[in-house]
Amino acid sequence: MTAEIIDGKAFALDLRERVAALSADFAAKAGRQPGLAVVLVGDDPASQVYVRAKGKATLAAGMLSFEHRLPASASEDEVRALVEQLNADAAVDGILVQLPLPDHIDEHAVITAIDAGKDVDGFTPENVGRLASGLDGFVPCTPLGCLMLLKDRIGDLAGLDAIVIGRSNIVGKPMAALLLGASCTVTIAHSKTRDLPAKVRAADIVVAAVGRPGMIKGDWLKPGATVIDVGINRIAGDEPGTTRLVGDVDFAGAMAHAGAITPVPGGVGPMTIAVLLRNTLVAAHRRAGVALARDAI
Ligand SMILES: NC(=O)C1=CN([C@@H]2O[C@H](COP(=O)(O)OP(=O)(O)OC[C@H]3O[C@@H](n4cnc5c(N)ncnc54)[C@H](OP(=O)(O)O)[C@@H]3O)[C@@H](O)[C@H]2O)C=CC1
Ligand SMILES: Nc1nc(=O)c2c([nH]1)NC[C@@H]1CN(c3ccc(C(=O)N[C@@H](CCC(=O)O)C(=O)O)cc3)C=[N+]21
Repeated sequence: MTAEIIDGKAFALDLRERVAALSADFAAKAGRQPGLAVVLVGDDPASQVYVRAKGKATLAAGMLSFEHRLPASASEDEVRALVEQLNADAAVDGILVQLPLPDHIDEHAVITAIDAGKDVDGFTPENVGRLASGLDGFVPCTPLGCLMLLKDRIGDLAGLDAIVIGRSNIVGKPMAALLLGASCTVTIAHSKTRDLPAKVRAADIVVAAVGRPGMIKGDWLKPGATVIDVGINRIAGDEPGTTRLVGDVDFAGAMAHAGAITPVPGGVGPMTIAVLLRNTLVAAHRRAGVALARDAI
């Protein structure tokens, strides 16, 4: 069997086009464009690449992009003061504080300062609680993007066995909550999990969010399983001095066993950015009191 490749990049481009059209409608009704503010503390190269890509995508969707860069030496109080300034800024609908933050800053303290109505990452306690309770709120971009790809491929997920490998607040936990909300039977695996291959073998849906290149092997998979590879790992390339991105799943091995798999790059990563714009569009409508049909996007 050869797995089908799930084209996250194409899906994300389509989503971005739909967001751009609705963003133009919003601007016509509200008399202003949706606005997204991104806060980057320090000079982590990967974060800089992501923030630049996000800024370009924001403008292309007809939204305003506000970028705030603070030095790695910035204090927690300075970052919180900036967040509070953005909370109070009427032109800002969405706030994203790029993670990770430098070690001397308490991430929880900064995230908690974000206005839940502008929390387009879905990281504040209010939005985490809303997701856990099945209430409307902002859902983290990467897991929501994964769910969109799964529903597009499979349709109704009810009753399927799903395993999420990784239990971070950003990916693993919200992913598990979304799959449970879609009536999957969900296993959450982590570094203390015993006999991971056996647990993966029982799953119709495998979401890998670990951060270990190629850790999940093809022969662990149930034949025909749908595999969503969230991992973004930069490893040495074939030519000296080059690097390349790989996921957490051994892609070549998985191609022989899975029914479908997302590639890295070109899978989940582009979806994360597209969903961020989608969440910002939703935030703008809510804040401005402009109606947006529930299934519009
Ligand atoms: N495509 C995208 O848009 C995004 C991609 N990513 C990528 O996804 C990956 C995960 O990110 P993130 O969730 O932030 O990572 P974290 O480092 O926060 O979490 C990693 C998780 O993997 C678990 N883990 C570690 N080793 C093993 C193991 N041997 N077996 C099973 N589980 C293990 C850890 O378990 P424990 O809790 O026990 O330590 C932890 O729960 C990274 O590669 C990251 O770059 C992240 C965000 C967005
Ligand atoms: N507050 C916050 N929110 C986040 O959503 C967030 C974050 N912090 N910190 C870092 C992680 C990581 N992340 C990615 C987004 C897009 C790609 C992406 O577009 N990847 C491309 C490849 C890009 C490349 O070539 O380097 C792809 O997979 O095709 C990857 C990773 C968002 N994150």
